[in-house]
Amino acid sequence: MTDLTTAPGRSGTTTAAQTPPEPGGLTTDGLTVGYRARAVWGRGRPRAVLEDLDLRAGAGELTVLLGPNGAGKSTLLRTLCGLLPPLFGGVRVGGRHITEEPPAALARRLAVVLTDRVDAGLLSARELVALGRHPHTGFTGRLTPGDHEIVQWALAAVGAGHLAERPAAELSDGERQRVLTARALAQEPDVVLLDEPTAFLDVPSRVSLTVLLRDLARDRGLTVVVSTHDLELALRVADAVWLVDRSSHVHTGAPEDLIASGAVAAAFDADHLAFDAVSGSFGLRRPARTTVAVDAPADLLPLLERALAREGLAVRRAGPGDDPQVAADADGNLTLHGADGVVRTHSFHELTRAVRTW
Ligand SMILES: Nc1ncnc2c1ncn2[C@@H]1O[C@H](COP(=O)(O)OP(=O)(O)OP(=O)(O)O)[C@@H](O)[C@H]1O
Repeated sequence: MTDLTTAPGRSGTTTAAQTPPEPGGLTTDGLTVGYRARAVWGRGRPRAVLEDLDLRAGAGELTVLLGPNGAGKSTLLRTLCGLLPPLFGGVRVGGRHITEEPPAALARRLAVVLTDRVDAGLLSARELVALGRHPHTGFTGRLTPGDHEIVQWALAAVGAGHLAERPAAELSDGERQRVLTARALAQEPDVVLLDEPTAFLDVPSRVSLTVLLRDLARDRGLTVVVSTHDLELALRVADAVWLVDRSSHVHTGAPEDLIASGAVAAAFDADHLAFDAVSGSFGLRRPARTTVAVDAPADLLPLLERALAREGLAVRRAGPGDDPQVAADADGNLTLHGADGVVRTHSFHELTRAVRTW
């Protein structure tokens, strides 16, 4: 990923203390999103997916859209970018209704990356990203040296510089996702909407793309709205969250607001999964069969706890004069004092297998 402060185009990176509140952003007024059913013999009623939304994604902030499968995230994003007409209400970018703007003007202010497959034909990755400059090129569509510089920056920003000359049609899912994100950045919009941009990326790339989007928002005053299923990452990195719950209610606030209110747990807790508000992470919900006394160095204790929890055992630290049932030492030796004797191993796999036959 590239240094954002060296990016071409907009200048004036300042610290938060110097930056006045950014005007603009994206807002919705009483927005209802959904689908107009196909009329059969003149009948057919619209199906609202999310109703009466007054949302605001601030300029300079990364807003993350979270919710279970089928909650309406893609429907909302498609409506926000004008691909799907609202059932009621409207969407404004920088205070102006998106329906009032000519498409070319809107394309200079709003970029979108959806999950749909893109037919790149014979274009190289660089040429695909260069399409993002079209709203800015004149009648001829010819790119200036400045446009080429922005294309190069956008490719580098998403870590796709090495893909520039590759045929876009031959890219892997994750590589294509990066290149399409670069195309959106090359558009130099005020608002970027991305539907599950990290879906195909490996874990380090997910983190770097999410952090990049947050930094772009901060450093360039962009309004970035991203839908994702990367819940824990989103809750760590996002400035703001729109969380769609199981009743199609949208909760908004900083991640910590929604953790504290219990909205995150209510939206995602399931039979086998429980959200821990203290760590901000999910864990397996598994009732403990029993509690065992353990003795382990501080760095190994969490791993031991995790492995034993999978076998339905809760742990407590063995006290003085208390014989530990499971012990670990600094050399990684693991010892289980079971009913059938003592098992010594270096492997958590062996340990948990032994526990199963305990
Ligand atoms: N073209 C369509 N016509 C009618 N209903 C649709 C259409 N596309 C999606 N839906 C429905 O709208 C609801 C919301 O779907 P949407 O794709 O917005 O959810 P999502 O939150 O993006 O889900 P996921 O996390 O699984 O991608 C679902 O019930 C879905 O079946």
